[in-house]
Amino acid sequence: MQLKELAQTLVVSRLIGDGSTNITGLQIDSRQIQQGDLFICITGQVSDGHDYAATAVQKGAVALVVERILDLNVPQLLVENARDAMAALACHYYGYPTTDMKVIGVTGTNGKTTTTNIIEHILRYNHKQTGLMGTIQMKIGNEYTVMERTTMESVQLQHAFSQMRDVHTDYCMMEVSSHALDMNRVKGIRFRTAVFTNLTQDHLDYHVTMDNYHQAKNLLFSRMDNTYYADENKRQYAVLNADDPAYKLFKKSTAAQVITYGIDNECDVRASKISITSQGTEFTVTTFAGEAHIQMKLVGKFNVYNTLGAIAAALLEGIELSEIKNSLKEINVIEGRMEVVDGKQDFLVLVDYAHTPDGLRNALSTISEFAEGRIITVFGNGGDRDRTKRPIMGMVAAEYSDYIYVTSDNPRTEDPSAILQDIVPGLVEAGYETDKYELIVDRQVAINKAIAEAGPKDVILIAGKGHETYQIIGKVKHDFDDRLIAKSALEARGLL
Ligand SMILES: CC(=O)N[C@H]1[C@@H](OP(=O)(O)OP(=O)(O)OC[C@H]2O[C@@H](n3ccc(=O)[nH]c3=O)[C@H](O)[C@@H]2O)O[C@H](CO)[C@@H](O)[C@@H]1O[C@H](C)C(=O)N[C@@H](C)C(=O)N[C@H](CCC(=O)O)C(=O)O
Ligand SMILES: Nc1ncnc2c1ncn2[C@@H]1O[C@H](COP(=O)(O)OP(=O)(O)OP(=O)(O)O)[C@@H](O)[C@H]1O
Ligand SMILES: N[C@H](CCC[C@H](N)C(=O)O)C(=O)O
Ligand SMILES: [Mg+2]
Repeated sequence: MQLKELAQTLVVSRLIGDGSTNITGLQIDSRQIQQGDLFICITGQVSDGHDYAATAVQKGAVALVVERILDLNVPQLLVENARDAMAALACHYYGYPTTDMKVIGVTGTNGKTTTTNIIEHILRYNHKQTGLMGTIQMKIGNEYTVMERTTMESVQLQHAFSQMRDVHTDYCMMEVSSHALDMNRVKGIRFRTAVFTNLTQDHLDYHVTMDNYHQAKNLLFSRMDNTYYADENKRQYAVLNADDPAYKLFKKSTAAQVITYGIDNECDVRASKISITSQGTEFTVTTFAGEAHIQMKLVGKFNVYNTLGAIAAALLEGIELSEIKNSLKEINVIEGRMEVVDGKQDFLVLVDYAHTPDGLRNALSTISEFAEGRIITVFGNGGDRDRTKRPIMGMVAAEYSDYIYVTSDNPRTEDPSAILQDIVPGLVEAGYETDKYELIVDRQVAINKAIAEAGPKDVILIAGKGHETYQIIGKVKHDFDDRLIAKSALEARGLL
C-alpha cells in the first residue's frame, strides 16, 4: 500500500517526502523491523520511539510516523499523537476486518478471561467459527498462540483480526483491558457486544484513582455508536452487570441497547436457586427468552456472574436457551481458574488466578462454602504493579484462611521480600495471629510446605498465577507452573 493512501485516512496529518513509497508492514518496535515497514514512533512512559527511528531505518523501515520531524532521509507522516494515529492506520492497512465479523468485547477487573472463554465455548458448540484473544491465548481458526499481553497494540490486533477474517471467523471474543482502552489500542474496533463484568480495585499504579479506572472502562461503552440499524447484524449491545454499581455510568454513556444481568437486582438475565459444590454449580436462569436450569463444572458464585454475561451475549446472537444450557454442561474448567490439581490425596488443591482483592475474596468465599477442613492459602503479589492492593489482599486472606503462606508472585524488578512485607500490615490489621502465617520468598518452597503439611479434607488455594508457566524475577522469566509444582509436591508424599 502506498504511504499517501495511509496518510489520507488521517485528515490533519502532514506528509513529508515521497507519498508513493510502498509500505509492506506496520511496526512500533525497532527490534522487530522488516524491510518495507512503516515505523510508528510512539512516545512511551519508558522510552521514546523517536529515539529508535534511525535504527529502524537502518534495518529497513522505509517511512516513519512521527510526532516531530526527524532529521532522517525517509518520508515522514507527522501526526499529533502517534498511538492514536496508529489505530486508524492499522484499521485501514488491514482493511477494517472487524466490520466483517462480530467482535464481542469483555471488560472488567475480574472475569474477562473466563467470560470470553464461556461465550467462545457456547458459540463454537453451536457451529460458529470462533476466534479468541486474551490473557491466556489467541485462537485464529484452529490455531492457538500463547499471549504476552491481555490486549495487544492496535497494529497487532488489526493484523490478528485480518487473519481471523481470512479463515472466515464469525465471532471474535476478546478481553479488553483498561490499559488498552486508555492507550487507544482498541480504537477503531467495531464491537457487536460489549460485556461488563465488575469494577474493583486493581491497576492503581497506572490509573491512580478508581474514578480514572472507571472512566477508562467507560470508553468501551461510550464509543459504541448506534443501535438503530435496520440490519439486525449491525446492532450493538451493552451487556452489563446490574449488581455492580459501576454499570450505571456505562448505561448512561452508551448508545448501544442495554441488557442487564445479575443475581441481587432486578435485571434481564437473572440467576436464582444457586447451589455450589467443589464439583460444580447449578442455578436457574430467567431471561427475556425463557427460563432454564443450568448445570456446569465451573465453581463459585462469581462464575455464575460470568456465565450470566455469557448467556446474555449468546442469546443476542439468536442461540436458543436450550442449546446454551446443553453447551454449558460440556464446558470444562478454564485453565488456571479454580483448577483442581488431582492426585490420590484426601485434601483438595486448587490453582486460581485470583490476583486482586476481589478475585481473592471470591475464590476464598467460594471455597468456604464447601470446605470441610482447614483453608490454607498460598499467595503473593506481583512486583511493578499496584502496591496498594497488597495489604488489602492480606486482610482478605486473613478473613477466610486457617493458615497462610505469604510468598512471591512475579516479583519483577522489586525486592521480593519487600513485597511480602507489604502484605503483612493487612494480616496485622485483621488481627491474624502470628503463628498462623509465614513468609516464604521462594514460591516453590511455600507450595511444597503447604502440600507437605495438609491434612484430610483441607483445601489449599494457590492463588495469583493460575495458567502462568513462568515466574518473572528481575527481568528474567523462569519456568514455573503452580500446577506442576503442586503435582511434584504430591508425588513427594506418594500421593500422585
Ligand atoms: C503501562 C503499559 O501498558 N505500557 C505498555 C506501553 O508502554 P509505553 O507506551 O510506555 O512504551 P515504551 O515501553 O516506553 O516504549 C515506547 C516505544 O518505543 C519502542 N521501542 C522501545 C525500545 C526499543 O529498543 N525499540 C523501540 O522501538 C516501543 O516498541 C514503543 O513503541 O506500550 C509498550 C509497547 O506495546 C508495552 O510494552 C508496555 O507494556 C508494559 C510492559 C506492561 O507491562 N503493560 C501491562 C501493565 C498491560 O498492558 N497490562 C494489560 C492487562 C491488565 C489487566 O487487565 O490485568 C494488558 O492489556 O495486557
Ligand atoms: N466475575 C468475577 N468476579 C470476581 N472475581 C472473579 C470473577 N471471575 C473470576 N474471578 C476471579 O478472578 C480470577 C481471574 O479471573 P479471569 O482470569 O477470568 O479474570 P480477568 O479479568 O481475565 O483477569 P486479567 O485482568 O488478569 O486478565 C479468577 O481466578 C477468580 O479468582
Ligand atoms: N493482567 C494482570 C495479571 C497479574 C498476574 C499476577 N500473577 C502478577 O504478575 O501480578 C496484570 O498484569 O496486572
Ligand atoms: Mg484475563
